[in-house]
Amino acid sequence: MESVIVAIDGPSGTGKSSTSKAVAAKLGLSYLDTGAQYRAITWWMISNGVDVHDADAVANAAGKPVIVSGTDPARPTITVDGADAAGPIRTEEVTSKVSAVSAVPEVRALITELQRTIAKDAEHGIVVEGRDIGTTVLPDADLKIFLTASPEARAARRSGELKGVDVHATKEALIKRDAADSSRKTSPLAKAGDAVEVDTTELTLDQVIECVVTLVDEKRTAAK
Ligand SMILES: Nc1ncnc2c1ncn2[C@@H]1O[C@H](COP(=O)(O)OP(=O)(O)OP(=O)(O)O)[C@@H](O)[C@H]1O
Ligand SMILES: Nc1ccn([C@H]2C[C@H](O)[C@@H](COP(=O)(O)O)O2)c(=O)n1
Repeated sequence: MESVIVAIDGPSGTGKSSTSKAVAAKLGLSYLDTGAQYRAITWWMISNGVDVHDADAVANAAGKPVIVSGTDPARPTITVDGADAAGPIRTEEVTSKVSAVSAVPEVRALITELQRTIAKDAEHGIVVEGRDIGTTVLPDADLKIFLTASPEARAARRSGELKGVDVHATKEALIKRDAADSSRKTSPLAKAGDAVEVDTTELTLDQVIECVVTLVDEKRTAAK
């Protein structure tokens, strides 16, 4: 198997981005953070005065922003209409509104198309992380991983990132966002039937990375 496509899905804070970036870097693959794309379109909606809870308004505006993702795992980038969006997409306001925008079918159709094009163009293969990669975006991926972790572990990890943030409030926010992402009608957060589930609660990040690299190696060996 020359080129390899790896799909990594799972709830918020399970380690998808950290794992995907490291695995891609180790194996010389491209890397795509699809959550960043949904955050980018949400940021554009907010910046342009679109009511994110008005699904028709969001659907009508969905085709306007030009979102470009850079796929080097050492330096992933995201721009909206040519402007660097890496900082603005991580604000609390965007985080609290992204589930509403990403539930709109017209938004998902456009972003899914963009993701498939990026994956197709990745010369050596790609690690794509998100919520519906194994189920909807790349159902023929060579390897599908579904990361999980307890809400307590995920909240502790996030609170460690954002100094001074209350762990209980962080846990409640994670649970609320996962519930919204899992219950939407169009391609909800879900484990693909053929995905390998990895519970990261008791694992270090290095152990998770090693586990995924081993699974990719096994796939490549089996394909020879
Ligand atoms: N196995 C692990 N053990 C300890 N900390 C971890 C582990 N995996 C990830 N982390 C840390 O947890 C935090 C969240 O990880 P990351 O951003 O990779 O999760 P995510 O699943 O991509 O989250 P989101 O979906 O919200 O973007 C980061 O600070 C990361 O360093
Ligand atoms: N494939 C995806 C990726 C992300 N989303 C939505 C749902 C998430 O809450 C949000 C932000 O993702 P994160 O940056 O936390 O990974 O984007 C989705 O619907 N589908």
